[in-house]
Amino acid sequence: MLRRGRAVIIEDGEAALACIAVELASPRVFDAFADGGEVELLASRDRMAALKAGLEDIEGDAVSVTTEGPMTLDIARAVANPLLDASVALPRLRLAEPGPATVAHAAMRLAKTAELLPALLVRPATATEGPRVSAGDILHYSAPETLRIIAGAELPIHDDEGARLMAFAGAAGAEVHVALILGDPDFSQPTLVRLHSECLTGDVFGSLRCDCGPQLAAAKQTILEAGGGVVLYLRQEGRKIGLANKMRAYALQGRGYDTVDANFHIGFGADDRDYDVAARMLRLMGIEQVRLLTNNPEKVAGLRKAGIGVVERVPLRIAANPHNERYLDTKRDRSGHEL
Ligand SMILES: Nc1nc2c(ncn2[C@@H]2O[C@H](COP(=O)(O)OP(=O)(O)OP(=O)(O)O)[C@@H](O)[C@H]2O)c(=O)[nH]1
Ligand SMILES: [Zn+2]
Repeated sequence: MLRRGRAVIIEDGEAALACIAVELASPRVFDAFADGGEVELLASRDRMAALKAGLEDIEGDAVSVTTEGPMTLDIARAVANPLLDASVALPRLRLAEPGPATVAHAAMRLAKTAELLPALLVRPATATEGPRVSAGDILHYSAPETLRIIAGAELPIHDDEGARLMAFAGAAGAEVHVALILGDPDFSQPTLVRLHSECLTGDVFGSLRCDCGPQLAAAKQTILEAGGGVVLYLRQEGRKIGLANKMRAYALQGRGYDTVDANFHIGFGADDRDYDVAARMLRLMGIEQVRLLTNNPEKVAGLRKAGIGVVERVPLRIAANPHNERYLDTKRDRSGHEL
């Protein structure tokens, strides 16, 4: 609903909040939603911190934003979208802990999961409005447990004519993740595994802004040279902020921000991925122990936390190019990658 630009009602006991996504609201939708009354803006904590809005007394991820006068769509858009904020004069914003905190935090989670700009227009719901979704269901929605093997098939590829691909899907509407099985691995032994997060720009178009394309190619080669293993292709585009937000991050990087600060400006954390889905996929395949091809200590920690034995971290080094030098420096200096 949120992604279709329609209102969603989030409820928790007595509290019920109607929400629409700022980035998808047209003036007509905004007017119909406000219906002559006041609306508030719910923004993410990281976004308001990037706007240096003074967050001292506020806890949690969602921040309620009001203005002296009524909230307008233009103000909401300028607060929500870092590509606009320099071009629009913002009025003085007042920030507060959101009223019904649980529904507000659930709303923020929903916007992020939907890979929208994390900014919502909200107002109390009327008694008859729907559809309704419970805050608890949003906050406890956990994709990994619902994940199942959908199908497996042979997928001859350039590197390995005997390769196989397995598809995994969970809750309705959620992404389909895949596992590429290369060579002839023995899953009862520690298996050489690469967790690759989706990167349309790097994987498909050969972008030089990152190292994803060459990393995927090197991972396949390394796995085949070792006799076999698995590449999990995780649908976590842009470290889970989604393709649209990654493109916004690239536009901000053109204005001088690094990868991490660009994410904060859009309203997300530095890296919103977790590896519970990956652990679940491995377990469904019968893999309990891995040798993990990565430079990212968070991947090792994430799999271990989810109960997979990581017996070894195998580095995956790629030569830099002039376009991705800063990206790789940021990985090393701000994200703790062992490059
Ligand atoms: N938000 C954001 N995501 C990016 C940017 N550049 C690349 N990405 C994403 O970063 C992810 C890179 O994933 P991986 O290569 O699997 O992981 P990694 O954290 O680099 O760790 P390694 O295992 O050492 O490669 C992909 O989802 C890319 O789409 C960027 O500038 N901003
Ligand atoms: Zn990439």
